[in-house]
Parts: sequence; structure tokens; C-alpha cells
Amino acid sequence: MDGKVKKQKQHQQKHSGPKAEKKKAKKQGGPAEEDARKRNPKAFAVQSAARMAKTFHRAQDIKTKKHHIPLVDRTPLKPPPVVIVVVGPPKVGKSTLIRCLIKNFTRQKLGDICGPVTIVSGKKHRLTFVECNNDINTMIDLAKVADLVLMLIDASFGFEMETFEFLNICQVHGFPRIMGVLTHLDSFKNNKTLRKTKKNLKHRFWTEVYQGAKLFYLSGMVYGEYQTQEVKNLGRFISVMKFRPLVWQTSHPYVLYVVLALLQEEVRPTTELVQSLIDTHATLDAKMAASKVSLFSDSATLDPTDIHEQSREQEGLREKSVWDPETQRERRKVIFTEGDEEDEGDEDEDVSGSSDDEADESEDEEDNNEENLSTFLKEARLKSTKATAGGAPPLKKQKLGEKEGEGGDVEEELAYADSEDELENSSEESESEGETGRARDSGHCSEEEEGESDDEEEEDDEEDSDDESVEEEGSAADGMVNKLTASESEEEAEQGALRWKEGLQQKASEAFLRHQEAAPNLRKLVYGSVVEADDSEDEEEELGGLFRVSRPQKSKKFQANARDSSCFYPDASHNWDLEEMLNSIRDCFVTGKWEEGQDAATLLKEDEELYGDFEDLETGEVHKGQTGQQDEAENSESDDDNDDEGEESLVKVDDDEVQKNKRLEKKRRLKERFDAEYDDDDATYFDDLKEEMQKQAE
Ligand SMILES: Nc1nc2c(ncn2[C@@H]2O[C@H](COP(=O)(O)OP(=O)(O)OP(=O)(O)O)[C@@H](O)[C@H]2O)c(=O)[nH]1
Repeated sequence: MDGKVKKQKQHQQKHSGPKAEKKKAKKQGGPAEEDARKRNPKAFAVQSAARMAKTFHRAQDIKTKKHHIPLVDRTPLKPPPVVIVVVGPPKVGKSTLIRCLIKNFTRQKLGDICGPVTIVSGKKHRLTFVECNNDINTMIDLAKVADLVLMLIDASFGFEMETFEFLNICQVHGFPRIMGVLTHLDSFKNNKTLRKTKKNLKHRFWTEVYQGAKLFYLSGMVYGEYQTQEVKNLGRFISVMKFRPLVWQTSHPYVLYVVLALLQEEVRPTTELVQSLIDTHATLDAKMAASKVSLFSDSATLDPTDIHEQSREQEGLREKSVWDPETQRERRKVIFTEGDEEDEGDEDEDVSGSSDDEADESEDEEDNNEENLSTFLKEARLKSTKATAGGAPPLKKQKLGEKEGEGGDVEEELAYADSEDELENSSEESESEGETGRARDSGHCSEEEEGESDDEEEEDDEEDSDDESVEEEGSAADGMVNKLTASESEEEAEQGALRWKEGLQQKASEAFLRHQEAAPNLRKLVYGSVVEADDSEDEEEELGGLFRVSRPQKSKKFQANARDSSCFYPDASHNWDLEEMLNSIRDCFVTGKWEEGQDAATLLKEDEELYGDFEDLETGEVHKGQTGQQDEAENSESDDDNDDEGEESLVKVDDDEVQKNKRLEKKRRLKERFDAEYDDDDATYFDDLKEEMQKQAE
């Protein structure tokens, strides 16, 4: 204030320690700091071979990833526009997105969009936006020509059938680049739910397209348009995108043309064919969908929807029609039937709105459990009261009653089976019961079976013990019942006792099917498909319910006489003690009689000639082969011989020279071949392919 600026207190200077020393050294301009590697070589040495190998592998992976198999790029110097197809179920926001993208690139607003719109997005870059209607013909046509597909998904609703229909079509037509765009994200009020939904949808999208497929989020609308920054980002992403030529498209040339309908005076084309095309009101697929086929007179007609349903179920998708009150229309929601249950659960969350629903579900489950428990306890209580009243043994009575009634006791016992063993036991038991006409308590089967006799006394004893156990159960249960439902009347209890029987048959059949699916077919595993063929015989024999295929080799007799594939049979058909048998294979061995070109002795001799002598370049030592040594020996011998044999030796020397030349020639050719094969080791398959493609492109 007085014109003097108050000086701030300075930081304390360091006078000692590594920092101060460093500074000192810097100030003095002393020797530059030693290279860290030199100073501390141990720190930079290979610490772990495994980690080193990992690093190397990773580097190689990254390098190889960059290698694309080259494709012939047939794009002309002035390339055609990139075709961007905007796909999605009705009212998902396709037109809005195209309008926003056009505005982003051209700064112009487009009111109505009738057909494809091409814009200039760069010096040599044009983009054509096409909106895909939800009829199968448009989908097929556009899947063939699309370079990029913007797949719009209403995040507030989840996946719809239209998305999967288009994906399936794309799979057949070369799979263009696909980018997902999530819309209607502003309808989520809860941030956590939004995040969860985004994550779930992303994972499902990755599963359907490929892992890591790009997914854009359009978080909301401002004055009927998507947010400028988000559209800008999407536009930038599209304009810098590089498109690899698709194999399908390069092998199926196409022309994209648009027929604009001329509105309110119509000029009819003169060509008959075009006229008939214009006159067609229903498309072929619509006609096919409406058609029905019956194979035989009086037989049920086949509907195309039956087949569609089947194929979708096979793909793990199920369609569910949901009425949307907001848009007043029916939407085709996708339910995922395949995959891990966790995923499925997630999917449910996606669609119906997350954790709140989850909590509801778990509450429902708890309620159910409680209900089940209380009905069970009520029943137990009822039994105990009856038992203590001195009446006939209630459990036994009940069982007998069931036995007398409909044959639903098997299902009942199955429904109580906790494990697979128990399930089997109870089914066996029920069969034996059926034979003897005796009813038994399934809960005590294993013990009773041992000491079972026809004496009535014993039976009575058993009954008593039953009663006791029931009493015990009942009293134990009573305590719990008192806690839970203290004021319940007997009538209610009776109702409860009947309630647990509901859907028993269905439960039992479900349990049985589950068991069947879970248990591996051991017979098939051990004996192979022979037994399986037996199982499926009946199915295969009938064709279309009319014709029977006769397969004698599959008859039971044939199978009974077939060789047991589980045993090993030693080859007993040849008696190797016989001289003729031995003679028959004599020539199969090295010592046997072979053709000249294949004879081991001849080949060995040739090898010896070829590779016999060589010079060790390091030591300078010359090694001679047997033939060479022989030659030398022969030569020396011949020297020792008298001169009368001079002429003979001359001829021999000539012969040797010819042989030597031959050998040299052979060696040279061999070396040439070796060089040709191994010297050019830098050239890879990739290079060859590149070269080939280059030639093709030229
Ligand atoms: N709240 C909200 N509304 C959206 C969003 N996207 C689109 N809409 C609205 O959804 C309605 C349908 O949008 P369109 O762009 O016509 O959808 P479309 O897919 O072209 O519809 P069709 O051509 O009939 O299949 C419009 O009223 C949009 O304002 C979004 O992200 N959030």
C-alpha cells in the first residue's frame, strides 16, 4: 500500500542431501550424469526370462496384427461415395440422425428426407446416407452395398428383432463395417441404471457383432436434434474412417440407383416389364409369408411362421411382442434364450430397467419361498394333529389313497427327489410297487427294502415308526409354524396341503428332462455309435410318415452279430509259423529284393559316392570316402603293378575322371537346389501374396 511490495517468504534452500548435490553438480557444470544403463547395468539386465518371452510375444503379436492380407483395391482415382446405411427399428431416430449428420457436414437443414443423400465431406471424400426401412427387401439390398452400417438401438427399450434380422442378412452378404448408436438415453433418470444399461447393451452388441465393436451414445435431444458435439464426433469418426474393400462386394459388382417416384400427374414408362414392376403392390416375401402349404390332402397346412420361429429358437433368440403405449404400436422385443444365465439376467435388466426390477424379482422369489415353506409346514402340522388324534396313520393313508387314485404317484415321488440317485430309486420303487400292488413311503425306502417282509406285524411296526417320525417332524414343524402362522385354522392348512400338489406333473416332467439332459450317455461313450444307431432306428425308418426305408445292415440281427467294438481282437487270421507266410513278406524288409532305384545297398553306394569325401574347412583336413579310398588304394596298387598294365590303368584313370566330373556336376546341381530353397529366407508368405496382388492390381 505504501508503494512497497511486500516480499514473500522464499522457500528454504536445500544445502544437503541428494537434491542439493545434484544442483551443485549442475551449477559446476561437472561431468554429465552417467547414462543410467552404464551406471546401473544390473537394473537393466534381463531379470526374468518368462517376462522377457512375454514381452517379445506381445511385440510380435502387435506386429503381426498390423499385417493385413492385402486385397486388390479396385477403387478408381475418383472414388465413389462411401455408402452409410442407417438401420434400426421404427421410431428409433434414424431420420433425426441423418438430418443431424447432414447439418453437421453442410451447415444446411434438410426438412424431408426422400431417398439417399450424398454430401461432400472432404477433398476426395463423399458420403451417401441411406435410411433403411424395415422391410426385408430393402434390408437385403442395402446390406449388399453398405460400406458402413449405423445400427440404431433404442436403449430405453433394448434390442428389437429388426436389429437381428439385419445382422443375419449382413452375415450372408459380406458383413460391412457396423457401428452401434444408442439413442433415447435421456429417458433414464437414474445414472446408475443408465450406466448399467449401457454396459449390458454394449456387451450384447459385442457378442452379436464382434468384440470391441464401436458403440456411440447419443445422450439426449435439444430442440428435436441430437447434441451438436456428439453428432460432430460421430461425423468426424465417419469421415476419417478407412474402409477395407470387402471380399463380397469386390466379387459382386453393383450399381446403386434410386428411382424417385414422380408425385400427384404420373408418366407411365412404356416398357412392359417396368410397368408390371410398378403395378406390383405386394412384395414376393409378403406373398410367401401369406402362403400356406399342405403336403398331403387332409393334412395340416405348414405356415412360414412355424419355420421362422424354429430357426430363431435355434439361434438362441426369442421374439416377444410388447405393446408400447407411448408410440401406440407393437414392438418386437428380443429375448435371449441362449448363453449363460447371468447374461440373460443382465439382458432382462437392460430392457426392463435394471436394479429396481432385480430387487422386485428377488422379493417375489422370497415370497414364493416363504409361501412354499408355510404350505409345507401347514401340511406337516395337519399330519401331526391327525396322528396324535389316534386315527389311522395319516401318511400311509395318504399314500394308499394316491395309489388307488390316478397314476400320478410316480410324478409325485419324482417331484420330491433331491438328487439323481433318489430320482432313480424312486422310479424303480414305483415300478416294483406297481407289480406287487403295495404302497410304501418313499422317504424310508432304502431302509425298508432290507428288512421288508410280508408279515403284517412287521408292517404295523413300520407304520408305527412312520407315525413316530411324522410326529417328530410334526412337532418340530409345529414350533416353527407357531412362529410363522400361529392363528391358522385347520381348513386353511388343508387348502395349503392341496396347493403343493399344483403342477406336480409338470414339475416332474421338467425334472426328468433336466436329468436326461445332464446325464451323459455312458453306453455311447464306451461303445461308440453302434448303440446309438439302434436307438435312432425307429426314427430313421419312416420318411414323411409314408415311406419306410429298408436298411438290412441296421437290422437287429445284423447288430447282434456285429463285432463287439469294446474288445481288442489280436490278429489271428495269419499263422506266422508257416514257411509260405514268411516267404510272402520276405521282400518287405531291407534285406529283401528291391528294384534298383529303391534298393538300400545301391542307394547307400550312391550316397557314399556323393557325400563320401569332404574337406574340413576349419582344420583343412581332407576326409576321403570309402570309394575314394578304394580308388586311391586301387591306384597305389596299380602303381605297384608292373608297367605292362599301363594301358589298362590309363583307361581306368579316364574312367575315374569321368566319374569325378559326374560327381561334381551332381554336387553342383544339389547345391543350386539347396540355395534356391533356403537362401531367400526373408521372403515370407505375406510378401509373396503382396507381390501377387500387386501384379493383379496392375
Ligand atoms: N427422447 C428422445 N427422443 C428421440 C430420440 N431419438 C429420436 N427421438 C424421437 O423419436 C421420434 C422418431 O424419430 P425418427 O427420427 O423419426 O425415427 P425413425 O427411426 O426415422 O422413424 P421411422 O422412419 O418412422 O422408422 C422423434 O419424435 C424423435 O424426436 C432420443 O434419443 N431421445
